[in-house]
Amino acid sequence: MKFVTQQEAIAIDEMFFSECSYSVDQLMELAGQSVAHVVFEHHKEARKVLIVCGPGNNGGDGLVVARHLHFFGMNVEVYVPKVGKSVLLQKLVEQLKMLGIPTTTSFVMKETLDQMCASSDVIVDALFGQSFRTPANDTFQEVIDSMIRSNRPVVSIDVPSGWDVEKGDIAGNGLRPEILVSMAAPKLCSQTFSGIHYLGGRFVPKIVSDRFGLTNPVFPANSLFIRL
Ligand SMILES: NC(=O)C1=CN([C@@H]2O[C@H](COP(=O)(O)OP(=O)(O)OC[C@H]3O[C@@H](n4cnc5c(N)ncnc54)[C@H](O)[C@@H]3O)[C@@H](O)[C@H]2O)[C@H](O)CC1
Ligand SMILES: [K+]
Repeated sequence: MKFVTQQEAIAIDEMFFSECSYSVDQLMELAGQSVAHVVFEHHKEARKVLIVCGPGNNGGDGLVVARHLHFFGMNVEVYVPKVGKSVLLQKLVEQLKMLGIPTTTSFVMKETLDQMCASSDVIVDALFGQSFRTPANDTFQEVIDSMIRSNRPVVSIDVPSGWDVEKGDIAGNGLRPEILVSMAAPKLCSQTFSGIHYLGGRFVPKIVSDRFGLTNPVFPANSLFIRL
């Protein structure tokens, strides 16, 4: 199985949007939808799912997850402490508000976040993905710390937030997700992940696999995710 470096992951993204003529919102929708399917598969009985979203496209994937889980009939709450500047991310937030999904869009006191985590049966970690550079700044580290303290099962999108994209949890006291859903290709850090590992994002064309030497498994039938 080929695990990609941070630089390769970013170059793959660039190829998607240039040579492959994909748009960001298109891939984000497919990425988020695949994660929603994983969450539903494992946690359909959850009384509430908290989705914690960051300021970049990893956060955007999380906003999409929230919408799909809502339409699957699940009870969701969304925390986006800092909404990214792009119109795409802002519209995704507006959609959640339009659907009546409780969505908090500024930093809250850590006690408040602890309470949000405690009242949820599962947390989707969409804080940081492949562009993250360690260490997280203090305000975002507090968000990661709340997820850790909660002891709730965590489903991380693409990279467990706070982990080095290549070296993993360098400090050794970071997030320990129950499930990791890698997008398009697993990043190097996921070699050190011992939980349930899926690949999502069923949209990688052969020209991309060939260029980067990807050895992703073939998705079964019409499934949006595959266990690695
Ligand atoms: N490859 C695919 O198939 C797809 C991937 N998608 C998802 O997009 C993310 C990558 O998104 P990107 O916007 O490039 O970056 P991130 O979301 O990881 O983070 C950028 C965001 O974070 C801030 N930041 C970075 N480091 C720090 C730090 N140490 N402390 C605080 N803040 C930090 C930075 O300033 C930015 O604001 C990928 O992982 C997938 O989940 C797409 O959905 C399309 C398909
Ligand atoms: K993440």
